[in-house]
Amino acid sequence: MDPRELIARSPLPQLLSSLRSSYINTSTPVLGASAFLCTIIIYTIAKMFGLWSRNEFNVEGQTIVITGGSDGMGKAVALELSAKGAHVVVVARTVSKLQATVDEMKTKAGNSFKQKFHYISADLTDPAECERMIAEVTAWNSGAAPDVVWCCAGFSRPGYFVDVPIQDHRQQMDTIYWTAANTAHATLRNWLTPVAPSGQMRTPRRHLIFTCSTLAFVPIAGYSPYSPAKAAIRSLSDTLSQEIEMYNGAYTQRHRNDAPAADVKIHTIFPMGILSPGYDNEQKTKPELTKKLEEADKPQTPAEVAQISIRALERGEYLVTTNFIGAVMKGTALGPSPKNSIVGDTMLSWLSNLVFLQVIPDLRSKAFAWGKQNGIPNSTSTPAS
Ligand SMILES: NC(=O)C1=CN([C@@H]2O[C@H](COP(=O)(O)OP(=O)(O)OC[C@H]3O[C@@H](n4cnc5c(N)ncnc54)[C@H](OP(=O)(O)O)[C@@H]3O)[C@@H](O)[C@H]2O)C=CC1
Ligand SMILES: CCCCCCCCCCCCCCCC(=O)[C@@H](N)CO
Repeated sequence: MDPRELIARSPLPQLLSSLRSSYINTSTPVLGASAFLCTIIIYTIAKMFGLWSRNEFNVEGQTIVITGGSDGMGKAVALELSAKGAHVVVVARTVSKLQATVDEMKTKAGNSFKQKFHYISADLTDPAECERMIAEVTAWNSGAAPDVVWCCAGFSRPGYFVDVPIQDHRQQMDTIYWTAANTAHATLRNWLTPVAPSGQMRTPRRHLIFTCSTLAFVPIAGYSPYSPAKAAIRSLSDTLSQEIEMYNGAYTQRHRNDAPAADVKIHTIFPMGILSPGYDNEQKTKPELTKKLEEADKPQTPAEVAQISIRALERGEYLVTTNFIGAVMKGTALGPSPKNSIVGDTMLSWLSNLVFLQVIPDLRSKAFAWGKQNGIPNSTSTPAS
């Protein structure tokens, strides 16, 4: 049978005309409001994919310091940025891994004749070492401060709160929070030093980037040595993102008054699991319950995390997540943090808060059921006297 005849005989034409007459209100205000809503939705989606935006993180020819740049995510970031034409300095403690990274960067460089690479061995838990690092980079960079400082140093030592010796808890605060805070302190003291109008030059915007974890947003049993230190980084980042505005405001008046040499932007990356040497190491002490609670996470490769993070920085994002579950975890804890997009982030937080009404009780009941079935781990039982 002719398909046109089939359609004509079916109830479809009647249904459509009744819909048109009774259900679809085509009055001008309704049409106007629908068009407005559609525009907002399309605009938000397009923005999420980076349409129409200029590159807010153009690193070609810039000097970039990456702490923890000799392994895992930090190394992947170093390789990615050297491929984009940046001069890169990697900082960590072990010299052999740093040397290997510099060699690899040279082979990945976008323009190996122009680009320079360097490493500095330093334990960044020591604030004096952070000061030395910034001074050494500045001297190596012909007296100019670095344009970007990206804090990636850190590792996780999971375990139940009472099982982990108290000095290990403190050490996690040192390696996670203090390596980042010391680096930020040394960097910002350098960047924010006032320059007289006569000494002002055209200096591009500078970026200070922290690397956090989605565990700063959502609790998972077994991460008590680590999550509080990451949450502290998030709090530092939010506070600095506001405080820096004072300096950025002063910078706009640099032709009249002493002011910092450049405008500064703060960003923080919140990865999920990363398949790094640090990850292999943390798996050794990670409680089985923790592995079960985080099983929804499908760890990403360091290169994936680096590429996704850099693309988000290019779009100018402030708090950056690297996959869908990470975004939902951020959404539930976004609170007063500055948003990347008012519409997108607000809708995300509404959705996430509904999802987490179910997720948090579920995580707790899994922990309860675990204890009911397996008892407490041996190491926490009271020693026999
Ligand atoms: N792996 C994961 O699943 C996740 C990791 N993260 C975070 O991402 C970042 C990168 O993690 P990952 O890729 O696993 O890194 P790795 O553990 O593989 O590498 C850590 C890097 O930090 C350096 N480092 C460690 N301690 C110090 C120190 N005191 N001073 C200077 N450098 C130090 C290491 O070099 P050296 O030892 O030679 O000093 C190495 O270069 C970390 O901040 C981590 O907390 C966030 C979410 C998930
Ligand atoms: C649809 C939404 C559902 C949400 C379910 C929540 C699941 C929680 C997953 C927790 C994953 C934690 C990854 C952090 C890794 C990290 O930082 C450590 N490896 C330390 O290095």
